Amino acid sequence: MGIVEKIKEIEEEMARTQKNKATEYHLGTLKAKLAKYRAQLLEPATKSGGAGTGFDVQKSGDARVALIGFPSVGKSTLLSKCTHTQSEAAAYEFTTLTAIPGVIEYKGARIQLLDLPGIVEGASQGRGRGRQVVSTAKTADLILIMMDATKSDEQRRLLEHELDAVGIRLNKQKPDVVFKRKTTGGITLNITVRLTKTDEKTIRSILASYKLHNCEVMIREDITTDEFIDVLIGTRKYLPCLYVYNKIDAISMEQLDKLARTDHSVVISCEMELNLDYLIDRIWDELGLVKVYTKKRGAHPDLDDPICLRKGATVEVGGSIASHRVLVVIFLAYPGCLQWYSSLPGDQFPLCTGLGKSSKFSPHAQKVGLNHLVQDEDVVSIFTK
Ligand SMILES: Nc1nc2c(ncn2[C@@H]2O[C@H](COP(=O)(O)OP(=O)(O)OP(=O)(O)O)[C@@H](O)[C@H]2O)c(=O)[nH]1
Ligand SMILES: [K+]
Ligand SMILES: [Mg+2]
Repeated sequence: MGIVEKIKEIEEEMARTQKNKATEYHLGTLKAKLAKYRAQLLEPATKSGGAGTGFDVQKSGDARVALIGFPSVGKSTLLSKCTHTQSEAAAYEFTTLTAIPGVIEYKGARIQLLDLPGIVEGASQGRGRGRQVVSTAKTADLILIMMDATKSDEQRRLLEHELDAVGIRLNKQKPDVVFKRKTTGGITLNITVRLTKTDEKTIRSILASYKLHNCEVMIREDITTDEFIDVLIGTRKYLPCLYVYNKIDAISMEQLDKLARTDHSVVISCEMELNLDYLIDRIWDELGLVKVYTKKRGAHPDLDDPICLRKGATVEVGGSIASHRVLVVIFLAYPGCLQWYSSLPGDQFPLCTGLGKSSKFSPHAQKVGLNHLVQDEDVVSIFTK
């Protein structure tokens, strides 16, 4: 029996099994088996064996956003409207046959938008293009699940399922579980919270089914069985996702209102160019990009050429400065201040207004270390002592 058939058999058995306390353990072992087969399907032993490799498009810019959807929902139309790249759009399915990158330029950031072929149900299981599309999604920093607002909302669940099958977890945090493989010493299982969605017996049986007889596990969150398997498999991608409903020009206000109110959703019309600016704004937010300005001593900040970083970034310096022994990084930032001064020697002049959010207390330059988290609109100066 091939892997695809085995997967099908397990899925059928899971569908037949009623979900309750008594079957929790059995379902847990089935899930573990299923995940193992899926992993085999994704990463075959031979490289040429239809592996789940994505399209070979160079990553560029500050972040990558991938467009995932069924055929003819308007993915290519969106790319052509938001970037300078034209991607062929037409009223027939599978117009786009490969990955087409474009660039969204926004607030000084360059965001790569990747138009992809439409996928069909079962794309993650099949060979060829469908798998290639969902595998490419794994390389993105944000996924746009694009849908036709005139069609049933069932599309959303089906698309989520396809991404889930290749190990992409949407809008979820990595489970708070520490897992360490060891060579001896047996299993050390430490559960610091009350588990309501799985139990210790299930956890232990899953470890056994993965032949993990020596390891250290610390569970610090009320996880599900699936989430525990994700931790063991280790190759899951936790990505933010926006659900984009296109073609709102063709639905009623009532329907529009309902779609707009669902979580993580944005409603647009590519054809009528409705809400596209808002979509780009939301993309920016979801990516958590921050823009910082640089400033040389004795000069005003360079506001024309910001540097884009991901939220949570610290300042990294390279080249000749990095080799200096002592470094002081100074963030000139003050929220909501109309005009502020830098107290640095050589900087005795008013600086720009309203810039910076990092510094809460001082209207002046703040000296911080390299590990300081930069925030949007900070001004950064780097000094060597
Ligand atoms: N009514 C309406 N039609 C749209 C809108 N956006 C795109 N379309 C139409 O939808 C059809 C499909 O558009 P494409 O951009 O080719 O869709 P796609 O998702 O790239 O399709 P594939 O590449 O085949 O997967 C075209 O006929 C577009 O003109 C919209 O906002 N409203
Ligand atoms: K099309
Ligand atoms: Mg297309």
